[in-house]
Amino acid sequence: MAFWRELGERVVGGPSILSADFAHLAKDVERTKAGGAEVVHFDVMDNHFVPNLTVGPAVAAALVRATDLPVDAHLQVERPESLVPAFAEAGVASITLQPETALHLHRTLTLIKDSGCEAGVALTPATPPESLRWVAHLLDYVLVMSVEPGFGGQRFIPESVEKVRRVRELYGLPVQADGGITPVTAPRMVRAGAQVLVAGSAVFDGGDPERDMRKLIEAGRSGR
Ligand SMILES: O=C(CO)[C@H](O)[C@H](O)COP(=O)(O)O
Ligand SMILES: [Co+2]
Repeated sequence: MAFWRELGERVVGGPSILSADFAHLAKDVERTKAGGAEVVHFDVMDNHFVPNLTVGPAVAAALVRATDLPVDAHLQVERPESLVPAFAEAGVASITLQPETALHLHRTLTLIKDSGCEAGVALTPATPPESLRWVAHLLDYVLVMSVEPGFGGQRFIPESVEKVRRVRELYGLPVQADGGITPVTAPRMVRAGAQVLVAGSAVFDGGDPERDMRKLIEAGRSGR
């Protein structure tokens, strides 16, 4: 599986499961796929690193079986290294770490790659892109968080646009934008260099995930 390496220059969208109906997760994901989604963003939260609790490897494995879209696990948990083998076993395509949680970031990124997954790091709003200097060669992509981690439906932090530009300048890696991404903010992030647009509330809260996924992707592509 090489979703990130095969992305090329394309701009794509993906649903964040955070705002989906957890009792009908596969169905909700399929509705976004009908709207053009190409990757599923799987938010994992532990009530320690962030004050929220979601789902783990067993649900990821069930979702991987239910969809042919690649699944990206965004680990917002303490001690992520202990969960990497279980998510790899679940069949996720990529694992995104919060560097604040990985005490030995180099080792944990290496573990992800050795497990056969692609690896990324998520920068929270205060984490500088420069902090990735000595692990950038291990990364397949960078996620720029445009909200503080923990919840869906938060307001977009506008400084994130400049941050996307900076990550692209420094590393040339594909950038995933996550947090407060809507048809209004998506074109700004794409213009700055983002290619993967993750959205939860903008896709699921309006009652028509297929329509709203399509709208988001079209809006994002208009930023090129
Ligand atoms: O990682 C996240 C929060 O920690 C979510 O992926 C993100 O916030 C998506 O939700 P929304 O599009 O509603 O902001
Ligand atoms: Co996320």
